[in-house]
Amino acid sequence: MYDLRIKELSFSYKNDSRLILKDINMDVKEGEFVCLLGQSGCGKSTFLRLLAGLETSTTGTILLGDQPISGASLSRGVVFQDYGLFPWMTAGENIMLALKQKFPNQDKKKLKGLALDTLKSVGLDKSVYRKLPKELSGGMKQRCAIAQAFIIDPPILLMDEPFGALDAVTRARLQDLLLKLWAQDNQKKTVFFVTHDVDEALLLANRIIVFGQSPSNIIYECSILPGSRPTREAQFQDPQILQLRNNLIFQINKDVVSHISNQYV
Ligand SMILES: Nc1ncnc2c1ncn2[C@@H]1O[C@H](COP(=O)(O)OP(=O)(O)OP(=O)(O)O)[C@@H](O)[C@H]1O
Repeated sequence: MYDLRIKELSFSYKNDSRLILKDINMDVKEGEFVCLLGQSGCGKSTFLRLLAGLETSTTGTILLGDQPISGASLSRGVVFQDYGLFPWMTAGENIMLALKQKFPNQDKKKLKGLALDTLKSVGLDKSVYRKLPKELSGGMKQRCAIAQAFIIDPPILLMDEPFGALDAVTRARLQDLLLKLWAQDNQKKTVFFVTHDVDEALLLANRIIVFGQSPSNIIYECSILPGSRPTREAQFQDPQILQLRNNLIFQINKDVVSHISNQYV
């Protein structure tokens, strides 16, 4: 089971006594698509790093099933805004690296076939296999990073503003691709997706969580039932979604205002 239980999680970086996250409690069921919103610097990436096992909680626990998370694991794939591809390796070599980790005893030819199939599944031509990341556009690099994450097939996918640097059209395409890949899986992955964009969160999430700041805690949370998820076309016409959008913007704005006024007292 890949249910996640986060209990009384607090965190400070070792070189800094400031508390970044304070008393976070969250239960996430296997297969949920959770979007995390919050002001810059409130600790969203830090939270993902804790889920990835790249940092250890100062107090509190993160349980995956009934096991505490300790260290990185193939059960948790990570996609960052900067694509996470090694620049000195071709796109294909980057994907092969992930594949070799997942299938250490598998024949290289078979793995290459799998890598090419995966490139195709994210809409990339096989010629991309031999290209270096610097020869690819931002959208192509992000497709490779998504391919890399999905090929390992982790039950939990952690995505930190993966589409933040892309233009609107490429971003929309990749949002659709991500939803398609997520939905095609019988055993849906649990996704944690950090974004600054309320509309992106509304389009992708089953559940949206807003982090406040200094130290960060959950200040607002809402669910979007599977049948109520907006389509891209109807997103700005559905009264329920517009109401939710308003609430989210209101909560984020309230947090900004309280933070600004605290700075000047
Ligand atoms: N390695 C580190 N050591 C010390 N402090 C850090 C470290 N990494 C991040 N921080 C601090 O932790 C706080 C939260 O940073 P984090 O990157 O998690 O926020 P964020 O919400 O993801 O921000 P953004 O939306 O701008 O990416 C910030 O004050 C940041 O300066």
